[in-house]
Amino acid sequence: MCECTDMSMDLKTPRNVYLSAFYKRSFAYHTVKNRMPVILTQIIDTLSRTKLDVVKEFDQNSAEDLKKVISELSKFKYEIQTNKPLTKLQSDAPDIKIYNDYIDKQATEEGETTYFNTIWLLVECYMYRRIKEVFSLTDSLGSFDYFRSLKQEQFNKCRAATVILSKHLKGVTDRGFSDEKFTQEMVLTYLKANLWGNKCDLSVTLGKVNDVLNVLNVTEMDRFILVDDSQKFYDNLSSTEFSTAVYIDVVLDNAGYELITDLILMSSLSAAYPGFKVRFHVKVMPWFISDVTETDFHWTLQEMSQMNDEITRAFAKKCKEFVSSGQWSIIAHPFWTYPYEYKFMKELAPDLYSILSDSACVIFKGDLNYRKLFGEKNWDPTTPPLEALQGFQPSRLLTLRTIKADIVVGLQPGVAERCEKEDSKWMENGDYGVIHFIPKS
Ligand SMILES: O=P(O)(O)OC[C@@]1(O)O[C@H](CO)[C@@H](O)[C@@H]1O
Ligand SMILES: [Mn+2]
Repeated sequence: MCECTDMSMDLKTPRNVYLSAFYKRSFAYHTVKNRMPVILTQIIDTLSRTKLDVVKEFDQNSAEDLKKVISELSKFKYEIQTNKPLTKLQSDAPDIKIYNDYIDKQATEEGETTYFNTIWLLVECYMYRRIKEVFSLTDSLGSFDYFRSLKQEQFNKCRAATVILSKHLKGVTDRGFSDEKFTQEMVLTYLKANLWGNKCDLSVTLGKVNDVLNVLNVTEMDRFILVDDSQKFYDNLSSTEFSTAVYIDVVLDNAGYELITDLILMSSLSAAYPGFKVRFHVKVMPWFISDVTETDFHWTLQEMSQMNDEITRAFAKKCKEFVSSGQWSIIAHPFWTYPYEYKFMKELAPDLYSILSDSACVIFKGDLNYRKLFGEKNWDPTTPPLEALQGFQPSRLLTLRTIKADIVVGLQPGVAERCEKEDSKWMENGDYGVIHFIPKS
């Protein structure tokens, strides 16, 4: 048995405390013990398999650098598996101090900040930040996106779904948005297609596109949406107060199928409500395997603009025009890859907080955003979302998230118990979803 299992307690996470691998009967424990080492092994294997391609793309020194990277990543995997303290990051990047201070702060409270006793969010974010650092500290591989091939494969698997969605959107925009009932039906359909797109992140599914080809039959999935505020969002969207604001912000999650559904949703909103400008928030570094970087965003549009299907090409062209005209913009703020919950944004990234405060609504995509929004705690599932936000309220907020971690809020009494009976893995497998709309208070 590995040392780490001895450190953890055979317990479920108690209510209202931070999720942590300290509790053996938690998804956090399973992630740190099993999933994180597998992710590191996968990177090492891919690098070993594709070394010649990497050397071709970068310079000759990269062969040596690759060896160093592989050895550093193996060492790192061993540190996790043997529950060593998190080592300080070393580069001079601006976010390093944020990480190192956090490690120190937890050490003061916990004795040592180790993988199996500290906060799960810190451990998991640290892993992705440390991987990035290993590459950054080489001479030749600093800009290498080691998840690029996985993200691109994922896109390739959903080309057929992209064509279906593009054709559907064309039908909708050709008809126009003068009929209120039709507009509402389409916005809600795309919103839900977008919600289910979140099932396809690479860190949990490792790339299975599942049943998403059934992309637009969203109503048959409605019973799996445990909180559905989509109608409230729509009602606000068409209210005057809402529509006098200029921006809608989307904090993107995964590349591949989910990003396609983001583009469809935001294109439909941009066509129906041309007064809005859309700001897409992306990650500054490869993150949780499939998260969108600015390069992924442009790569996706470029691929779509070269597909066989003419309607998909026209859709890509339209998206590119939105970007070049400034109706859409892309923001890559380093805060999104900090290990902190969003209640700390005002203090740690006041510039970003002020951008979001200027928005009609901020749409948070996916599971990790949900964890950060609601403070990564094992809340009682009936806790009101406003309470779990702990003061983070720059604007109206909308969350579109399939449940893939053991945190959920805002459920009616009895719902969590029903789900538990239906499926003991209901908080891990992404089969259930939540759509919370939180108006300004
Ligand atoms: O944010 P996403 O892409 O929806 O999901 C990220 C995720 O796969 O990573 C974590 C586990 O490693 C969980 O929070 C979640 O399941
Ligand atoms: Mn993700």
